[in-house]
Amino acid sequence: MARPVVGVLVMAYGTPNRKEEILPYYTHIRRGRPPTPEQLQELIERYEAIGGLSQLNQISRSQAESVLRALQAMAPDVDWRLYQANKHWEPWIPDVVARMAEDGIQQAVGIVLAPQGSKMSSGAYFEQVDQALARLDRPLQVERILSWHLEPEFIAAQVELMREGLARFPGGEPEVVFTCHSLPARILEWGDPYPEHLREMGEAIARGAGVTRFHFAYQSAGRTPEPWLGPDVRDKVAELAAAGARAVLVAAIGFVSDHLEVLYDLDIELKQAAAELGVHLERTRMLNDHPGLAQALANAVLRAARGAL
Ligand SMILES: CC1=C(CCC(=O)O)c2cc3nc(cc4[nH]c(cc5[nH]c(cc1n2)c(C)c5CCC(=O)O)c(CCC(=O)O)c4C)C(CCC(=O)O)=C3C
Ligand SMILES: [Fe+2]
Repeated sequence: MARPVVGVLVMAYGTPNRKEEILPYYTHIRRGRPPTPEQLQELIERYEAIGGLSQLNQISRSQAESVLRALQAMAPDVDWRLYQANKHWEPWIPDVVARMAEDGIQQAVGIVLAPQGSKMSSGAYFEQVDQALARLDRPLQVERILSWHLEPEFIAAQVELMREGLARFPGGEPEVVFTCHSLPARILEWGDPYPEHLREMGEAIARGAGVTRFHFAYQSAGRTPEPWLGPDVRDKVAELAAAGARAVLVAAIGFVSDHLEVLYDLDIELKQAAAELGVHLERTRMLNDHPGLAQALANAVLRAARGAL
């Protein structure tokens, strides 16, 4: 008998591949409203400060391929077919979902390369999936993994990176600050799980690594007038400095890759602000190609697929 075919849709944020693509990318993030020339220039300068562009698309692609290999190793009884797509740049999620249907995929599992869930983070990826599914004239069933923030292999990998980060403070335990991307504060009115997921991830990692002093903050809030989730990580570091802290270790656990929001917002902007406050600030490494990340994602996909087959 032929093995069952299961599509694996691995979705990432996306980033421009060339400088000329920064404007349409930014416009897409802003839901079709072009940025002002000043806003565009500011974003171009942030990309320039990290070497011109971000490697996020390459990293996401490679992470997705590792998930496929882990699935093939664990469950060779299934014919896994990998599809990688992005929310804000090509390959676009709706195009890739249409291609899955053209390829005859009928069962698929979708997962996002960000651990925590929110109507405005993972939910927004699946909204793009749903819009594409509604236009199809063929049956395609997509199982949704809206969050995977407590997958044991993921937590274990983060614990390892936390221990490595702590080792950079031989003089004593630093204050640890766990961050994820800020979202508009109105998500709280919906009882959105996002803040709870950040806390649960951080607590599990702190427990695993034996961290006793840890805090939570949000980073990279959008440049819009509405209120965003706080405290902002810059304010949190200033608060810790005012209370006498001289060593801070930031862990951007809401992300899994080296990209602009980490390499610029934390490594350049936050480090400089910390230095001005007399604080030695380090950041734990991102997972990128850590095998524990691929294994965690593959475990979540396999469970969802087994439930659906
Ligand atoms: C929840 C969330 C995640 C985490 C979950 C996930 O990973 O999905 C995330 C990740 C990322 N966000 C990224 C980039 C950007 N996000 C922006 C702006 C915004 N993000 C938002 C949300 C999120 N974003 C929101 C609500 C806005 C404001 C929109 C508006 O203004 O209406 C802007 C515009 C300028 C600015 O505001 O900074 C940029 C350039 C990159 C890629 C960087 C690279 O190229 O390496 C990554 C991984
Ligand atoms: Fe973003």
